[in-house]
Order: sequence, then C-alpha cells, then structure tokens
Amino acid sequence: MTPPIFRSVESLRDTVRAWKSAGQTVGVVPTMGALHEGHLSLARRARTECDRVITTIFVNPKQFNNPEDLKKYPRTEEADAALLATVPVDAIFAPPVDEVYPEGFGTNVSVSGVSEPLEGKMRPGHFDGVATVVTKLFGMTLADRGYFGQKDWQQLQVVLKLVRDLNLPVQIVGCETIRDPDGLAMSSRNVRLTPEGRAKAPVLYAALSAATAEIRAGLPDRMAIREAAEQIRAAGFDRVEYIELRDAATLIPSDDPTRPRRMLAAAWLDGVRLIDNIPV
Ligand SMILES: Nc1ncnc2c1ncn2[C@@H]1O[C@H](COP(=O)(O)OP(=O)(O)OP(=O)(O)O)[C@@H](O)[C@H]1O
Ligand SMILES: CC(C)(CO)[C@@H](O)C(=O)[O-]
Ligand code: BAL
Repeated sequence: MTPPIFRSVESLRDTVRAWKSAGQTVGVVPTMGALHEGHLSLARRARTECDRVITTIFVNPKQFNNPEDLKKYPRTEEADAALLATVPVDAIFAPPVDEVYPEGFGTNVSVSGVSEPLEGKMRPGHFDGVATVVTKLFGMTLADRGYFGQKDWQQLQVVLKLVRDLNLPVQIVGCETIRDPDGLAMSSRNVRLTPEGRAKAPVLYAALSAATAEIRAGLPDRMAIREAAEQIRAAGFDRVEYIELRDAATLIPSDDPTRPRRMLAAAWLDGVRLIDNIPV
C-alpha cells in the first residue's frame, strides 16, 4: 500500500503528534525525490531504528545556485511513492514550495566554516539553502532522528554542525554511500548521463580509490591527487572541479595522516556534475 502523502505541515503534525503521544520515535529521511537504492537504504536504516519513518520529498529551490539545474531536476513522485511502499515508510511529506516558503518568509540559516570550501565555494548559497530547509524540515516533522548519506559528505558535516550549534533535539545518522556494481555512487542526476558518459563515470570512484591506496602506501598526497585528476580527465571527463584531501569533520586542508581524512571530488561529464568522496 502506498504510504499517505502529506502536503501541509498542519496535517502532518496532527499525525506525528498522535505517534509521539503514544511514545513512538520518529525518523526522518530528507530527499529531493527521484529515489534510488541510496535513498531507500537510508529509509531502511531508519525503519530498523525508529518506530515511525517519514520521507520528505522537496526539491528545495533555495539550495539551487543554477536555475537550469533546478528546472532539469528529475521529478518522479508516483514512482517514489511506490518505492517507499516497499520499505515501508509510514508517511511521505511532499509540500508545495509555498508551504515551505510562504509569502513573507525571511529567515536564513547559515553555518560558517565547514560549509565554505568545496561545494560551498562552487555552489554559492547552496549550503544556506540546505541548512535552512533541513532546520525547517526537522521542525515540521518533529524528527527525533535524521538520516543523511555520506555521498554528500560535506552536507552531512554541515548538518552535524547545525544541529550541534542550534541544540536541535535531533540525532543525525550518517549512512554509507550506495554504489552501482561498477562503483559509481548512485545519484538522481546520473539519469542525465548519456550511455557513453555512464560508461566513463565509474572512473571518478576508481581514481579516488587508487589515490587513497597510493597515499596509504606512502606516495605524497599531492602526487596521488595529481594522478587521480589526470586519470579522470584521460577517461573523457570534461572538467575536474576539485579533488581535495581534507580533515573529515572540519573540511580544512589536512596533511596529517594521524587524523581522519576524506578525499572529495567533483567533476563534470556530459554536462552533469558528479561528486564522490571516500575515507583516506
Ligand atoms: N548513493 C547514495 N548512497 C547513500 N545515500 C545517498 C546516495 N545518494 C543520495 N544519498 C542521500 O540521500 C539524501 C537525499 O539526497 P538527494 O535527494 O539529493 O539525492 P541524490 O541522488 O544525492 O541527488 P543529487 O543528484 O541531487 O545528488 C541525502 O542525504 C544524500 O546524501
Ligand atoms: C538534504 C536535502 C534533502 C535538503 O534539501 C538535500 O540537500 C539532499 O537531497 O541531499
Ligand atoms: N544531494 C545534495 C543536494 C543537491 O545536490 O542539491
């Protein structure tokens, strides 16, 4: 059976309040729809850890710095609802834009530091949009736990800091990146790749994996990164936007192998921007 779809905060809150009065915990999986196995893995994890699970589907205009990207973002609500029925989740919250941003809306949540480099630099305003909507989604759903994918590693760190800084009563759970069998991280934007682009795309993950193996074997960071960038370009990617080795939590550049580090990359293929990251 398809889970009930709520469009207004008021109707969703009535249902959630009833759950809470029965002492039940609420897990929330925020998404922008066009669901795939990556999203479903988050929902399944929430299913095992919470009494009630809500998946939110909202293509948040505030986090798109590129209007073309927003226009082209895939929207597949019926298929999404059918997939969520297989988990199953208890509710889908898919509000219209004016329910989230009614006339007169004028608050911005901006997380300093961790949101500034990498994605923050390449997509100005993006993380303000994410932090604002995630704060609102937690408030709207009365979430006890929020589930986020490590595929968007920087986003996960931004959300962790947001929750800490604002004392939001939500526990954040970071979930492993789900990949296609050839290594490509699943992403809603992958459907925009041509068959030729799709065949080249796994090189992004392969290059990151090779570079981290080399670093562990003693190759200097800089050389390993340069080789990875060359491998990605040689495979036919149009542009490598960044490949960086960073402190895993603060995302400050790090050459300290004794601390948890993360290698993160963004690259363009077929006019599609792919991101990925792995631990070092
Ligand atoms: N392959 C994946 N493995 C695990 N989690 C994922 C994966 N892809 C997305 N997620 C997580 O699902 C949540 C919703 O992401 P979103 O709706 O943006 O999907 P997406 O596939 O990342 O789309 P996009 O094309 O915008 O990158 C985020 O927490 C994201 O990190
Ligand atoms: C967390 C999120 C749903 C906020 O719009 C979005 O950034 C995403 O899909 O990762
Ligand atoms: N998956 C992160 C949301 C975005 O790319 O806008």
